Amino acid sequence: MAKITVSNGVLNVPNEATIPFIIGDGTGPDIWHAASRVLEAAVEKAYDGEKKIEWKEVLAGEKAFNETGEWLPQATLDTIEEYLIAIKGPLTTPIGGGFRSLNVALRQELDLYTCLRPVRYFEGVPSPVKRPEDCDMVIFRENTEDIYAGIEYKEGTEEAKKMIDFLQNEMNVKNIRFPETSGIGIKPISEEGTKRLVRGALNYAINEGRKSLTLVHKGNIMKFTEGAFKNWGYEVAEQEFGDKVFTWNQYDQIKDAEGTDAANKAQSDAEAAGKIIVKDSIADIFLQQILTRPKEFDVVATMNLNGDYVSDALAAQVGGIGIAPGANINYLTGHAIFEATHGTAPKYAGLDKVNPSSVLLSGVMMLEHMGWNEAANMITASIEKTIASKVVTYDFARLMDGATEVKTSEFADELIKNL
Ligand SMILES: NC(=O)C1=CN([C@@H]2O[C@H](COP(=O)(O)OP(=O)(O)OC[C@H]3O[C@@H](n4cnc5c(N)ncnc54)[C@H](OP(=O)(O)O)[C@@H]3O)[C@@H](O)[C@H]2O)C=CC1
Ligand SMILES: O=C(O)CCC(=O)C(=O)O
Ligand SMILES: [Mg+2]
Repeated sequence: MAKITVSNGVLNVPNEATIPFIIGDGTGPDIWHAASRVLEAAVEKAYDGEKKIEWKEVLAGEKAFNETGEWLPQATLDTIEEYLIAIKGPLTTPIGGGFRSLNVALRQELDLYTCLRPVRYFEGVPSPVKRPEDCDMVIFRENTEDIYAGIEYKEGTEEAKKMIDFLQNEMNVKNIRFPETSGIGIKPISEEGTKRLVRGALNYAINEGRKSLTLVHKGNIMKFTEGAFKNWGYEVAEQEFGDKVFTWNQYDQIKDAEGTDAANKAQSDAEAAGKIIVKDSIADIFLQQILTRPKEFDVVATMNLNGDYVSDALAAQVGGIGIAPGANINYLTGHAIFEATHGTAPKYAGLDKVNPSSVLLSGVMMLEHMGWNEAANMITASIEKTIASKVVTYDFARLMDGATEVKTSEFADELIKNL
């Protein structure tokens, strides 16, 4: 067995690759046992045994705490750092106190600055919208900044008082409505953080033949964080991608100089030439328009919190969080951790009930990242076939006429049969 390495930005993947995995809390073990079996079977079938994955368990979350007394042991970070690519189940985060998110910590410690979440429809999946197939978007969520940096101070503490004193006395802030009883949170958004995210999104859009990139922000209200994200996004597009893109910024400049007809013509010429149209949308109306006019959106780049909300909203549109994969990637170092968009779903833990498709499709993204496309395509085709035959887990079965509801493990058996 050998390590995956990277040289000059290119992954070197040995035929027998060792991949660390975190089993996850809650439903993590159920979905991991199912998904890993399907991944192994697809690799075996696609390459006649010539390629193989060797799983290497690393600890995080409850299992880590029970075995080592630590929630996220340094050894886990070191192993993922060394082996480059890993896959994980969901990890629990306590609300309103306790330790900070281990999922976020993994992204920050390894500087996995892109959370990549493709959203596509699988024929036959029950959806709350009339034309779920119109939703084909890829979310690039900034993964290391924003309020997820965890800079916040609890109401009533010395730290919160100090921050509020500083803001009122040194920064002349007048509008903290209830200073005696406020907690305080801080939202860092940087030029570097924004530009490396948007650069990755544009490279993706160009390489995958996508049509547009939408920068989603609430820059009318948060001018120097979300508004700056929008401005830096346009800047990186225009300064680094030249004639491969046409931006709404450029549209506005043409409109001001030559009028609306000239600007419209410039945009249709750009579309006809296959340029990526770079546009922006304020987050609230964006949430309406992804439902009412999904065809108008393609690749989406946004900050951490918006990206978190948008991920679950778009997942719902194509049938829910049971079929929503993702990856956390650093395009510069090659490090990546693949994981589902959903969490631990604790009420279903150990019931062998939930849908393993999200973590399995995250595994498909991992195989694609490794260049093992034949195995990846085999799994995608098997998921399509299995759903079309209406053999599904509870989440789809409860909304489908004539479905056969199966357990997590039985769904995996069916997927393996249909490979
Ligand atoms: N990356 C990560 O590891 C993440 C971790 N979390 C953490 O997970 C914990 C629980 O979070 P919560 O907000 O309840 O969100 P969850 O995503 O865990 O679950 C919410 C609901 O989503 C549905 N769902 C989740 N997973 C599946 C699945 N595999 N198949 C089918 N349906 C599924 C279920 O819906 P229904 O009830 O309708 O059946 C479930 O009750 C928290 O501690 C949170 O911090 C949350 C998100 C991401
Ligand atoms: O870390 C957590 O518990 C939640 C993270 C989350 O919701 C996400 O990354 O989508
Ligand atoms: Mg989330």
